[in-house]
Amino acid sequence: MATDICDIRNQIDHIDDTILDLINRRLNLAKRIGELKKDSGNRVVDSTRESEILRRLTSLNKGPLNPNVLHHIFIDIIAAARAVQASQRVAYLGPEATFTHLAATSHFGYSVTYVPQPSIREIFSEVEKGACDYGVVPVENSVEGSVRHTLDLFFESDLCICAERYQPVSYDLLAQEVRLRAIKTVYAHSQALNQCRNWLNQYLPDAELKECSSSAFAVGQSAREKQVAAIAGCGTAAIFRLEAVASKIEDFSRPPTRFLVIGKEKVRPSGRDKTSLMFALTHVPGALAGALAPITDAGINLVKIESRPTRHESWSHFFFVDLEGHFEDGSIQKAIELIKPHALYLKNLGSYPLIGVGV
Ligand SMILES: O=C(O)C(=O)C[C@]1(C(=O)O)C=C[C@@H](O)C=C1
Repeated sequence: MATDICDIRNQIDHIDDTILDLINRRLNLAKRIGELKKDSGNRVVDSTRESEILRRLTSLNKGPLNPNVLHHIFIDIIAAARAVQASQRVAYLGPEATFTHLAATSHFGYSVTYVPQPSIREIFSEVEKGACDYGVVPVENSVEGSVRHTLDLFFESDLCICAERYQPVSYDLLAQEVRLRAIKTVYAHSQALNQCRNWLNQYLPDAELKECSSSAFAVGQSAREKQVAAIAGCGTAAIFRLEAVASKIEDFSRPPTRFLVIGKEKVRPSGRDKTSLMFALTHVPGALAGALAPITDAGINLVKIESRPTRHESWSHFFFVDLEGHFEDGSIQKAIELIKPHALYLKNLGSYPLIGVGV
């Protein structure tokens, strides 16, 4: 038996050596691409190429590697490749361990510098003034509030959407050690606490529950004391060097929150893309039907529509629509030209690779 394990471990060591060698060879190639990009003035991140890589590998994968794990492994390899090309700064809605932070790390990996911001407006402004290369903002069904604010800010800003990301809203119980019995106190943000009450009643009925202002504070407390646990977003254990004592401890599972990566670059077509438009219409009967008709007539899939009051006197509503396709597609360009006469204002917020929920 022991010899068997020994033998298998030798084989694993050999495979690890090969993986390490291949990763370094891959990084050296990426470095060469980085030099070429620098010479031609191109940006380091090519979201389209990244999504092509991830889609190709996902379709090649025959298991047992879980597709989500595949995604994480290659996001980190690509992130390491970006890091050898240039250092990158990413602004997100802080503090650490928010779902926005998780969305940012699952998109950019761990080889970039993350810069927490106190508000969505400040994320936009950091990227606009060039202090950060990208920003990550919540946009739909957020647990962190004020997502409508994100849509409003696109009106004022020239930034565009470079990518989207769906982040599951799920909680882990984190602590220094994995024995549930040892936990006497649990720190958590009020939202997290409220969403995990049943689980806490069942598994930690005697623990003292302490509400605090952020998950980052909660995990800080846990990192200080062995008998203290913290509730934080699923997957944050690694960020804080704590153990996940239990996973998915929320009472009801909720749909993933959608996040946007914002930046200055226009993203080229990947073959399966989404285009986000924002337009304002006068409040007259049939205005919306007229504006949407070119989309339907062109057979374009309208993925989402949402409206917001404009807060401008003569304009009544902004509409945000997500269309399947890329701005460079003839059908999308034609539809936009036909919408324009109906709109008081129209802005293309960007085209970016379409991502399935949960990837
Ligand atoms: O292909 C490129 O443009 C690269 O820079 C390489 C690479 C990669 O690691 O595969 C790294 C960063 C880009 O965002 C896309 C891909």
